[in-house]
Amino acid sequence: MSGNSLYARDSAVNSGLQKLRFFPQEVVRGQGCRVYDPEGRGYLDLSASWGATSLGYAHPDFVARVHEALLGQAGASMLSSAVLPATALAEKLLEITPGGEDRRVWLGHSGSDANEAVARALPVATGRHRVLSFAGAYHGGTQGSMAVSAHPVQSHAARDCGLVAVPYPDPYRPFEGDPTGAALLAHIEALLEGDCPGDEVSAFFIEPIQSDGGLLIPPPGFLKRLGEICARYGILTVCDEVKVGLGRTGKLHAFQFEDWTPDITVFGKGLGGGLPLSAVVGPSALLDCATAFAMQTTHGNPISASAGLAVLDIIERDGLAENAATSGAKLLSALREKLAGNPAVGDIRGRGLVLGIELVGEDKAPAPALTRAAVYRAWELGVVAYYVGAGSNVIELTPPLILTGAQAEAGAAILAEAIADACAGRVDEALTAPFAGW
Ligand SMILES: Cc1ncc(COP(=O)(O)O)c(/C=N/[C@@H]2CCCCNC2=O)c1O
Repeated sequence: MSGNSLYARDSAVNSGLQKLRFFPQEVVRGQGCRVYDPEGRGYLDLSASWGATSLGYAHPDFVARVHEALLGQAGASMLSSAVLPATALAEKLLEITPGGEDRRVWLGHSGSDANEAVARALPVATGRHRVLSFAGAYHGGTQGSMAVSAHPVQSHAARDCGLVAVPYPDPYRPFEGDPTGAALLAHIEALLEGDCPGDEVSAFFIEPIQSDGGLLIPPPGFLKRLGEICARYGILTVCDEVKVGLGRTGKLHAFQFEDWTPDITVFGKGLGGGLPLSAVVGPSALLDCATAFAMQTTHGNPISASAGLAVLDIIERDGLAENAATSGAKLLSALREKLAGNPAVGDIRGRGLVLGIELVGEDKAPAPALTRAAVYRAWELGVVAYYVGAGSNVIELTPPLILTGAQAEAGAAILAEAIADACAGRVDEALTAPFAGW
């Protein structure tokens, strides 16, 4: 990087508090599924900015709808006025989100502030002080959302005093050797009858696929049975669809694979199409439990709300959930074919366009150095992908929902080449060392 390169300038002025870097990526514009560096080189973005750009970049219809909202800017906040796009978005979210009667919608800027709003309201609305979550869970980067998370990167954060974290069901590394999840459910039930009395628990925060914790997909029926256990104790279920929701898995909601309907559903990332937007859909008893208790000045602003309406309309109009299913299946099968027989590839898993490639050493030991080298090499070859996981060894793929089958094939080929180069030691560690990743 030259001294006045964009990356050098970023290093000189942008705070490290908000950096999670894997290679010296520079972006000056995006189009479709590609981002472009200052030299005009295009990269196939298989992350979509950690899942935020669900429609890809500069989608023409999205641009037009946001531009129209800007031209007639209907204020900048729903705090002290009813704002048409914010109300219309809330009505649309209630229409498309399964759930009980008498519900409301809270609108925010991020998955973090949405989960924080829920966490803040729960003790007020329920009188219960305990919260359940899964080990490895990432529900946000604000104080209140970190308090109900349990991701290793946040080990220094203050946890909610009533938080109990239990293992997430992972068929590749099954709890007590039981890939069905039955042993884990029994463990949770024992907890609710013992050290964590169920009648003191307000809610269970649940990712329907645990992404930052390692792209873990629960065994069939697990979430349905967990929901039944929670219902027996009056424990509300909070389904965090921020990263894997809104069509990404091939269904509109990831929880729809589970024949399960959560009490509360949290949206973010892709809802805004790259603009800051989140939402909570849940009971009025929770979301109306206090006045002015979870608000920020530009919550419900008409630009973000119009962006959300455009995203939902385009996902529906263009069948992007179905596209995620077909392109995701192609990506999954191409990866499995190209990586077959590589002992460093412990598991390749996914649902629609949310996939993970777990890299391991002997006896499934996580291989973080290999993973770091593989994503760096993929970037050199023209693919953007990052890694996740408690062992920093799972390459996460969450491309734009518009990804074509041809792009899926091309992306799989580059990822396979990158992993092969990393396995062969052809990636200079001096290049990857400056990138802490997580
Ligand atoms: C399931 C789930 N719930 C909430 C969040 C927080 O969303 P925001 O980062 O938009 O506040 C996230 C955010 N995930 C992180 C964001 C930081 C960088 C690492 N990768 C993520 O996707 C999430 O995955």
